[in-house]
Amino acid sequence: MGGGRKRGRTQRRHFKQGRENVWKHNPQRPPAGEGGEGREGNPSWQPFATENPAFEEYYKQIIPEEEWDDFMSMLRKPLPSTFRINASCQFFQDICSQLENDFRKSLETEVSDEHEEDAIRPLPWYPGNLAWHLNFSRMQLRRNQALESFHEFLKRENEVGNITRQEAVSMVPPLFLNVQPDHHILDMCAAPGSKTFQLLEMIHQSTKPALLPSALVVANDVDVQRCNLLIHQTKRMCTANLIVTNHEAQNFPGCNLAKFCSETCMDEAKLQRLEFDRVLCDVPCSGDGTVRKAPDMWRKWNAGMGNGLHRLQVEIAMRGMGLLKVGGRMVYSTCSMNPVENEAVVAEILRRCGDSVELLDISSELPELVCRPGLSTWKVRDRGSWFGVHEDIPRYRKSVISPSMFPSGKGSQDVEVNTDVVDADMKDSTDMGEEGEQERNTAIDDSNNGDSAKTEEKTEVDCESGEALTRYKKLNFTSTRTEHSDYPLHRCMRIVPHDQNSGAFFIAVLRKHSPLNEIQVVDGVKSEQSISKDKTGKLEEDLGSDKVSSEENIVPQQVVDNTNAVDGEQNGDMDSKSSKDKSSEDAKVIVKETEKAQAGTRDRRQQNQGRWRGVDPVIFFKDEVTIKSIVSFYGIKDSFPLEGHLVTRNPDTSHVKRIYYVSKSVQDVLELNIKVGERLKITSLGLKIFERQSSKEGSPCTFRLSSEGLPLLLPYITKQILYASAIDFQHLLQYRTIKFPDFVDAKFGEEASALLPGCCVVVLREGHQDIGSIATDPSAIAIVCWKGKTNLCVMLSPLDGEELLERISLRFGLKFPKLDKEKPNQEVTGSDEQPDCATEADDQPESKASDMEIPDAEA
Ligand SMILES: C[S@@+](CC[C@H](N)C(=O)[O-])C[C@H]1O[C@@H](n2cnc3c(N)ncnc32)[C@H](O)[C@@H]1O
Repeated sequence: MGGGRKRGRTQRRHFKQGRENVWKHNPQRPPAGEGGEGREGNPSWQPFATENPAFEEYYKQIIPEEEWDDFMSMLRKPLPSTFRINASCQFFQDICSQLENDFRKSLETEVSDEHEEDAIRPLPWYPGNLAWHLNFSRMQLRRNQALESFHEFLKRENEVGNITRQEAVSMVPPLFLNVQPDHHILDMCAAPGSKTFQLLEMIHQSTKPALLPSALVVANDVDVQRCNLLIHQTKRMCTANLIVTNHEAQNFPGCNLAKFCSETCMDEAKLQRLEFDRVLCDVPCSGDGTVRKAPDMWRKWNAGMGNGLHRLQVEIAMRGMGLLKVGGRMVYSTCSMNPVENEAVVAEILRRCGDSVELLDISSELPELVCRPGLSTWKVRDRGSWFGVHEDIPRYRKSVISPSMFPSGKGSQDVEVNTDVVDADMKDSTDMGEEGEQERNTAIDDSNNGDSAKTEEKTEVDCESGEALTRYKKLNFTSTRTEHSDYPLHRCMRIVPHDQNSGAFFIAVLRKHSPLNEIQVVDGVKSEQSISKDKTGKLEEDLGSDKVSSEENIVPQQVVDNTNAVDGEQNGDMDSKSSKDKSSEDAKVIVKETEKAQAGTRDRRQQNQGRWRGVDPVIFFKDEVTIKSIVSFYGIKDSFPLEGHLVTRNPDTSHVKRIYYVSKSVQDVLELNIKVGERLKITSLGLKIFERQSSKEGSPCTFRLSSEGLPLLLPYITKQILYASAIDFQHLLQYRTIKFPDFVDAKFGEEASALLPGCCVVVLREGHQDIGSIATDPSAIAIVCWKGKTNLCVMLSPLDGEELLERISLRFGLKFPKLDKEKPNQEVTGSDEQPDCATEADDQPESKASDMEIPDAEA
């Protein structure tokens, strides 16, 4: 069984619409360095201003003087395109060979940069030649006629999941996770999902076909819309090993059973709490390393953007550390160049975690990647001034500019809490716009923290204390003092644009050596709390994740209401298992209720709605009658594990539309989640494997196979399966509906007509001598069809069909005659024997308000 081996899955229109490309959508402001494209017909054309004095002043402190011109000139050039091949996809070898033997040569004459020899080339540092660099910008790809077929190739393969277009530097962090096929991985801030997809590739890549890896990826994002992008992006992978959740990463639930369960419900063999071998902490950041693809950054950038995100970044990273297993690795990354978002955060993690955590030296892990060591000294900029030590920060700004932003992390105690300032800064800085490829959330703060005169005036009015007013007038103050960090921050990795014609990125790899103790974590949290009062002056008791957070829906039901009792509970940041406090007693009450609910006494409302408003509950599908009818209709072998692996999102089993398959690793998490009262807000999971299908003719089985699930199931199907010659297979893909007598191979037509009415599988026989071995062959190509009274009809999206045709012809070197779509004697439009839905059905929600999935664009 292999996830990720499906031929493809259409990308959703929604996804594209969500991706703002600033270069593209500003015809009045074409990109610098693109030779004036976009000028036509627009006399008032102005290029993007690729200048920002505040940015320059800031980064002159960081970039060596002798490199400054190279740095700036590279930032002003559009970013070359890059993509990665999905090594777990069925056509992986075919795609590699097409790139090497076909495009690499045919594009030679189109080289656009005189310094580059190759039109396309593998990125030298990416293992296995899986990532490729194009010597063209996106704009050139779109406009250059000679590049048209290559551009089409990129678009199509990206849509079906065989490649992923992703910025080169953004591919780096997952590589440092050293992922193994049995790892449990948490991607804390995952949307839009390029790195999640990469992680899924890694876990499936090393798994044999017809086997699922034992790994698990939990991909989380706080933003519901961006979660949709994430779901859409990862759907292309067709994996049963993924759970998508929608939480604040800093409060990600630990689901610690000990806190929720009486001893009797503890089973040593089962998962006791959520913890991960690997954590990817690709936090929200200012995103100034993406300026080459998001040139609007030039206009928006100010120093306050990074300052405003620092605290959230620390909180998220600390939560990640808490959820990491001892011995595990966490990668902290940003696409910002700002040390306040980078080295300062890493130093604060080390400070809080003490000996429990080590910053790893990864300099030799990707030897071909050109990178710089992390900084050990930096200054903090606030409102036009440079500060080298926290002590120099004016009293009223100390609530905003925290000691942890400085290299030593040391601060003075005279903190005057101005909650309005704190809240505004945080709000503005996390008011994230989608920039460029939407890789990155950018913090936009035009009105606060900036370096402009306007800011100066505004804040003068805002400030109440006389001292504040006086101090504030001292703009352009520069501390003479500087600090050095005692931590080995040089082990962090900085990727700068002018080293290898890329964007900028920051990466730090941390290993957890021992459990975090309560003091380490709580001290850290307390120090944050001391300046993190809410508007009423009340301390936020948000120590973690097993609390009911503001994002949570309170379902009017006993089980959920009671969970408020654990609000102040210490969470999985601590690995201590002995927190026998009042909250754990309270939690036991909850668990009793939860157990009752499991035993069937669950309130009807919750059963229908689940814990989370707007999100369907995850229900194990146990309807034996339906399962038996599916197994018997398709002749599914006993060796295919079904029990506990099927889930739905509809509590009303008689109306289930789709059944999803989940791996054992996902199943374990789901069971834990139920035991702890559904703390995880799961927006998507599993691989759609069966789908309810009605047809006028009727079928003994009400569920058809889904294309995504077919590769997983294929080796286990013994009935309703046919083996077609290449020409008949091609005809099916091309005409989509063919009457039995019209197949070239008459025997095949007869076999088709002898099937039971309903869903069936057609496997391409080409290249196989022994039919019996085809289904277990990883290279087997099969499609889901519908057997009607007089014809066979393909149930595959047109895009997936086209892709398959292309792949078949290349793989087998078959010269298929170019046939008219309107071939005589063959019914092109659906006959009345077709099922109600003749292509891959859109994923409509089980209950309208809740499903997070988006319909296919092409279906
Ligand atoms: C840099 S982007 C992540 C990019 C992603 N890792 C990828 O490779 O496609 C940061 C993400 O963090 C999310 N985010 C912001 N604040 C968050 C929070 N408190 N908890 C979880 N996610 C958050 C944003 O919605 C955004 O999608």
